Amino acid sequence: MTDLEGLLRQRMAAAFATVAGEPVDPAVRRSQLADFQSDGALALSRKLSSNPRAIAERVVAAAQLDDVCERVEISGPGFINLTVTDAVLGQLLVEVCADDRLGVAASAAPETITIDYSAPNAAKEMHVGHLRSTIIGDAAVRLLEWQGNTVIRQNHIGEWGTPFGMLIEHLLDIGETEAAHELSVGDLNGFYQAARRKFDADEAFKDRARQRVVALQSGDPTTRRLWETLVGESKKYFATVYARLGVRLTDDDYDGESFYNDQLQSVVDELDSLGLLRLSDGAKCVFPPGFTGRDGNPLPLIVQKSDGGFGYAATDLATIRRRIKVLHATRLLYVVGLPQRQHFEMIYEAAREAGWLVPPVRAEHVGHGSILGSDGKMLRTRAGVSVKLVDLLDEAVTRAAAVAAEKNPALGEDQRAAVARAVGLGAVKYADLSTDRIKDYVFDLDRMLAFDGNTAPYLQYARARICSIFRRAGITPDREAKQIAVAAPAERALAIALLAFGNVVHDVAATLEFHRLAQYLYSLASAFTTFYEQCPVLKADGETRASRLVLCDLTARTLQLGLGLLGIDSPDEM
Ligand SMILES: NC(=[NH2+])NCCC[C@H](N)C(=O)O
Repeated sequence: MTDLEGLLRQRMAAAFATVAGEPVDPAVRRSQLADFQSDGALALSRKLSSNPRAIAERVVAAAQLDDVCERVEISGPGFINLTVTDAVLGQLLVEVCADDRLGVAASAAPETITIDYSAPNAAKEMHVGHLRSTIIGDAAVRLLEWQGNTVIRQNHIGEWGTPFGMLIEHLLDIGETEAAHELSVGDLNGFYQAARRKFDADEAFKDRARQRVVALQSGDPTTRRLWETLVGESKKYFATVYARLGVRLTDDDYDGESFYNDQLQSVVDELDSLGLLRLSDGAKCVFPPGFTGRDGNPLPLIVQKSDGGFGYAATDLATIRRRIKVLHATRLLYVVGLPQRQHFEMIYEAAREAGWLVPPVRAEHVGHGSILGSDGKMLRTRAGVSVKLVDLLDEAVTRAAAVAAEKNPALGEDQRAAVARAVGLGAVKYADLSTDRIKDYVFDLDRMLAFDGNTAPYLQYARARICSIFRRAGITPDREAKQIAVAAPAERALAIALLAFGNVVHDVAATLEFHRLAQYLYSLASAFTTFYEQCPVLKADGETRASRLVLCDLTARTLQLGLGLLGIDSPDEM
């Protein structure tokens, strides 16, 4: 085990258990006073109503820490301060250094995980909400796969339902070739709005649109073909956005609403046979317990409308059933904006009642906040026109190119383009992932692209600088070091930061709070800066020099791996 905090927690937990006669959380955390602190005695003293210092003393006496700690002290009301030995830091670093996974164990119980993310709507512009879902979902895919899970990507695009009646009629009006052109170049909103305007203004068009929906749902071949054109062109456009973003979504990952169409009646039948359906205003509804509207009445999930049509809720009941029963997922993630929280909680509750969602299977709404413009409003429009995602990404890359040219004029053209892409996209992704997921944030390219502060460029640059230490000195990093010596305070602090990586990764895999990983990488880079200021590397001698080079290399590798898990590239030179 190379997880230092985990090791200490284990030892302290054993000691606490001896004293308490039952498992106790030793509450081990990083501390300013020593390397780590264990605060478990405080909670335990409240439980046993005895003196926390006395408990701490008994715990320390019971703890087996000789091989790990150089000093164990009790302070304040009963904190146990732990200072680890330099030797243990060195040994753990030797293990981490030789390991491509940097000492982070793969999951002990890998599972099948479905991740529902991105999910834009066909023939409609992808908005920034879809950008967030795409970025967060992509990071989740990378992290959970790296942990050894089987991850199934599910791009649940909206390409079914009543709007497609009007969209198909509009397509026929303007001609298929023109429509295909508008859609594939990404003028999705223009197309949608034109259809909408006609639908709202023209009764005859409205009628045609309604009949078209019926024809689509009854499988009329011509209508189906026209629908496929619409959806196909939209997918081509989405593919360009995904490629631009460098996310893993492919054409095989579509799991759109239409796919579930044939399963909806059977969902209704199953819920009905379980006695879960009730009629409300002619609609077949499930009333999951625990949800009431403002008027105090139970809230319905409308499974089948009075006209026989199915809606969003029916489809999501089908997604959850299939993902559990057919795909055998034990963890289901839905990365969707917070406004849909209640929808998902109701779906999960209904799935529990139906007996589909039973432990160990769990479903999580990985909710996220919005991206705001500089005016603090939802980033939607700029001078009246909608903000296109690709335009934002292009602007980020263009600006990054200018910065790259200024910072390192010696870079060749191709290399500069690659750096601009990594930095520009990295900046956008990192700004998103380093924000607490449930919070909104302001889309501010200046801040995202800054080379100081908690930004992607700062971390990428920190790593590139380390690469340049090796490159300029003509040294290949030694990954088989037998001995690593750490002694100076800045060395120890960096070592402890490096050894915390695994802990952070496990935590983030459980919570999908990527800002914790971002915060970790930022603090690692800061620990490195202090180390590099205080501890000469190339000018040091013998074992000290070799050890410090390993610390440099490990920092670079941890930054690269950590950023990689967030879907961000780190150029060796920039
Ligand atoms: N299974 C799901 N409901 N996934 C999310 C779908 C998001 C939907 N297409 C939207 O844009 O709001």
